Amino acid sequence: MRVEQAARVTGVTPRPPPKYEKTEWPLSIVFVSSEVTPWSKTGGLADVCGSLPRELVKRGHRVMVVSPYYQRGTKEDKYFEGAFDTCSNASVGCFGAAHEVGFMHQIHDGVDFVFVKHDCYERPGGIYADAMGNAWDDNQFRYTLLSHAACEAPLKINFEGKGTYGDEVVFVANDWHAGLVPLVVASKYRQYWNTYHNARTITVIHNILHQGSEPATTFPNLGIPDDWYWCLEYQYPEHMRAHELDLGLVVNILKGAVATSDRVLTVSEGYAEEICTPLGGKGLEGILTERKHRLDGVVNGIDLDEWNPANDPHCEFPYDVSNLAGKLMNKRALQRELGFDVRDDVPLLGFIGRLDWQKGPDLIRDSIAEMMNEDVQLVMLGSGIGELEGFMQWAEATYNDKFRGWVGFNVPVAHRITAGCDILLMPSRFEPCGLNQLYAMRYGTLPIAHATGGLNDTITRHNPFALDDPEVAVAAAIASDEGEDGNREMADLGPGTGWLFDSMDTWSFMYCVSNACKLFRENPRMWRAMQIQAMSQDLSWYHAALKWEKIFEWSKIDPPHCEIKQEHHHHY
Ligand SMILES: Nc1ncnc2c1ncn2[C@@H]1O[C@H](COP(=O)(O)OP(=O)(O)O[C@H]2O[C@H](CO)[C@@H](O)[C@H](O)[C@H]2O)[C@@H](O)[C@H]1O
Repeated sequence: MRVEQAARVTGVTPRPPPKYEKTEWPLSIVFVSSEVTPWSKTGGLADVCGSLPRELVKRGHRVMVVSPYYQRGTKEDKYFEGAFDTCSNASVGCFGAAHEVGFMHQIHDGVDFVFVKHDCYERPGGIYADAMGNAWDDNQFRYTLLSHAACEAPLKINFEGKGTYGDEVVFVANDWHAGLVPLVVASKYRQYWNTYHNARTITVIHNILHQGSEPATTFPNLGIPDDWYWCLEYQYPEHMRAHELDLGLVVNILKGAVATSDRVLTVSEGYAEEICTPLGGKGLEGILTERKHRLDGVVNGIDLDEWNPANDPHCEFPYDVSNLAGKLMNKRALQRELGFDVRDDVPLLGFIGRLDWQKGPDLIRDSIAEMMNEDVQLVMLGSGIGELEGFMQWAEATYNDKFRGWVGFNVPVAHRITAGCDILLMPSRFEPCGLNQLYAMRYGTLPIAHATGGLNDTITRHNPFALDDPEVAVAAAIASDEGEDGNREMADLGPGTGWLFDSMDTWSFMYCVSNACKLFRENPRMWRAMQIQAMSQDLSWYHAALKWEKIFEWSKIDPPHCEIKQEHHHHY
């Protein structure tokens, strides 16, 4: 459809999309993650671990995803019903005992989803916290167990007809929950068990705020040989310590992962730079800078089947870039659902995300009076910090004709907001990649975002001068999407795909909001051109998967980062 659209606007037929080719170097890859869509999800990590592995399988790799077998008394439990017991199990040595775990298995689009079964994952409540939002006090145990179990999976599980994955795999350890994987591989398997010498480990940072830090006295729990303690040791700066005698010493699992894995990857190029700075590194900037020559950033793709305006089971009216009539119908349906006036001429703004410091909903709160002065409608979906949930309820009561606050986590509503809104707000303080702005652009919903990390990398600023000849601009925008990797310079000639504000203050934010609303009201032609540019981008996993593949290949070419005995090894 993109190709036809481009042909209609430009009068030339662009090159067809690249032909799918398989890799010449198929690898065995093991993703380890605390959450995976659709079985368990609190955020973008789950989406990435649910969709990227499928793309890698299409490229010809053998891919396993290891995650817990959660039973939480929720609707998601039923997804696990399709998993069968592999009858393999493993004994994990940590927390002063040997713990038996089982492995359940389910194949989806050729990906082996493996679920680690243990009592600690089966309890009512959230994935990381109880129903009140208090983190489970045994999370260190739960994810230590996951990481150790994941190291056993490729050796132990004999997949019917295909055998085990064996010991030459590439491990992809996502966030702190899987952060012990590189440590266990380096400190135990390679050192004492003479295996995984040809395996490689890659630490992927989706969220650097959570590092898995616990008091240093918990080190013996982790099942890591004593002489590797220094990899995990981290000392909080003085101002972050509790009292005079507090040395601020902790074991920091994410730090250990960065120190010992063969490569480090994060989810946009911009963010890879940011985490090497004091502002972005959240205390890990030192070790990340030391490893900068092995640190890369690759922007996430999205699951084009799950987020497809032309076929979205959660939305009533399908549409695509060649005909946006359905989008307007979805907007009206959303206005009706929310109890707003059904008006085409009012810009409908949306926010979807966790209500926490990272996502910046407090900037919306601080700007609310000013925003409500405009002729707009705003819907916010999210849960998190109680104070911000309270704000949403307050704003709904105060600005009842213009504001709706939907407290909760609700995937169908997220789809309807993405499809029905004109504008998506993403005032994130930091954003490693961000998926919602990608979903929004695919749905012709233009993002207003803080110019940070992946938001800065994926949103093209509105260019008012494209107005001189929007059709040429759109043609340029569409052409920019052809070829290997798009062409940012060409894209910059287009009308843009959204608005970016450079500093986290009401003035900068509202400047974009007002401009966007003005454009929406006064220049539908330009708006449409922006929608075309946004919707014409190739946001699939295809290009991202090629880049991940390169990282895997480089890791295989280099010798392991931690191979030799630690006494001889460089200390961090
Ligand atoms: N209340 C709600 N109801 C329904 N759905 C909701 C919801 N709140 C959030 N979601 C969904 O959760 C996901 C959030 O993904 P993001 O990538 O935007 O942020 P997150 O911080 O979780 O991910 C981290 O990891 C990802 C993946 O690498 C990075 O893109 C990102 O920058 C990083 O912070 C989206 O699919 C969104 O629709």
